Amino acid sequence: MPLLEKTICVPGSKSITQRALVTAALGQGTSTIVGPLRSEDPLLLKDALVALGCNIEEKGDDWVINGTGGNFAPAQGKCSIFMGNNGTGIRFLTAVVCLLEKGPEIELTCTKRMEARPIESLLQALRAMGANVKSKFNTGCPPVVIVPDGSFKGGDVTIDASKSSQYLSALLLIAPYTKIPTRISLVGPLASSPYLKITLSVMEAFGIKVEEDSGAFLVPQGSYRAREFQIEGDASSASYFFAGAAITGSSVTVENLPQDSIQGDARFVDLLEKMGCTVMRSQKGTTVVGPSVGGLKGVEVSMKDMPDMVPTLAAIAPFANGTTVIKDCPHLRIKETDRLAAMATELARLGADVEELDDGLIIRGGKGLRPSRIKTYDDHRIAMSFAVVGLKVKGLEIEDPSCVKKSFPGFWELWDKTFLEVLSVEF
Ligand SMILES: O=C(O)C1=C[C@@H](OP(=O)(O)O)[C@@H](O)[C@H](O)C1
Ligand SMILES: C=C(OP(=O)(O)O)C(=O)O
Repeated sequence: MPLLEKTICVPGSKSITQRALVTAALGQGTSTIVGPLRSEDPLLLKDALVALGCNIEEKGDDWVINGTGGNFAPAQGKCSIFMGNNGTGIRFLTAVVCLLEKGPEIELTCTKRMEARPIESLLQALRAMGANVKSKFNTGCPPVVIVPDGSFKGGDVTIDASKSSQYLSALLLIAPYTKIPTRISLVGPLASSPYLKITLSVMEAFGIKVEEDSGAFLVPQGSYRAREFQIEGDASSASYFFAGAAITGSSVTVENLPQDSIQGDARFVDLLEKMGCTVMRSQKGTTVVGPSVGGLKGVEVSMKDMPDMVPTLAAIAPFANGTTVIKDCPHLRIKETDRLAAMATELARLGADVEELDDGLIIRGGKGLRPSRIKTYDDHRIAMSFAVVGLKVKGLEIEDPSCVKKSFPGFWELWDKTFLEVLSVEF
């Protein structure tokens, strides 16, 4: 018998919401996004699109977007748009702004941390397509300055997306609107490859089907078709609840995470299954049942395709028998914080046996942990991962818990409601 059985819904997917915002804003006609994620990042992107002249209205839980057909009309004069630490958003928006016809300079600004997160590979590709775009301080990172001068045209372009798939997604999303057909080839491997599938799926849902030919992406010219579009629950947000089930021998069902989810992070449950959990998948949701306490096993795994799941996996690894080896994810060092360093430092603070590698972590399970105050480095995923640890390590405190607002403002409320009974159990 599971310790507790809970069924929940998580907020909409951040990745899908941001793609749908872009396709609907570029589209022809009025789209309705049903169940978008209302958190800091998508709201920043939504406000940015409004600043570029796109009309977006909130109707109940939905967003109604009057598509621009690719003809944005920002207010007159030099304009500055703040994108916070929204990596996906600033990369997508940089490409969108390159579509603007002749007009005053547009600057995309951000937090200090985002100023250390690279964007140069995307800028290089956009320049090769004719854009007048640069990193303001020549750091290869934002702020980004774009001077729309009518010379952006598209064409054959190569891009290095080995540090972030968001560069490729950004180019693909705007490519239907370039003056000449755009064909994108990758140089080097693609980081976080399942996010490409989300991009291609959302583009196709809005009427643009990208052809793949010997490794190149051929993007048909055209306009996105307006439609009503339902956002799935966020698989990355769901992971904390599944992880909580995994280490406490509980059962958690996430109703709005269907079996055929387009999100790569929905496959995190496969990993939990390997570690000893029971997983049930259907169109009505996904259930994870943790093994009885002491039954979780360590795994050795490449996390190159699931970077956002590394903090979640690292959070449960100290409670698993044996060693967990997390490999192939150097790109974790350029996220909201250096997540390999952050997880290693904070797990060690609790007394875990953890080793930081250049591209991953080694965590040896079975060591008793002691409570402490955890630093979150203004990173939502560090805060939510240590909420998982806190189910087992009573008295653990999390600094600046409100940083979850980036992707999941209601996290703590849902967390406490879901795991209320477990919060008082001494394991
Ligand atoms: O395209 C997206 O929605 C995302 C892609 C991933 O980034 P990288 O491709 O930079 O690894 C992921 O970490 C991020 O949270 C969201
Ligand atoms: C890395 C993330 O987001 P972004 O790159 O969009 O800032 C994340 O949400 O974990």
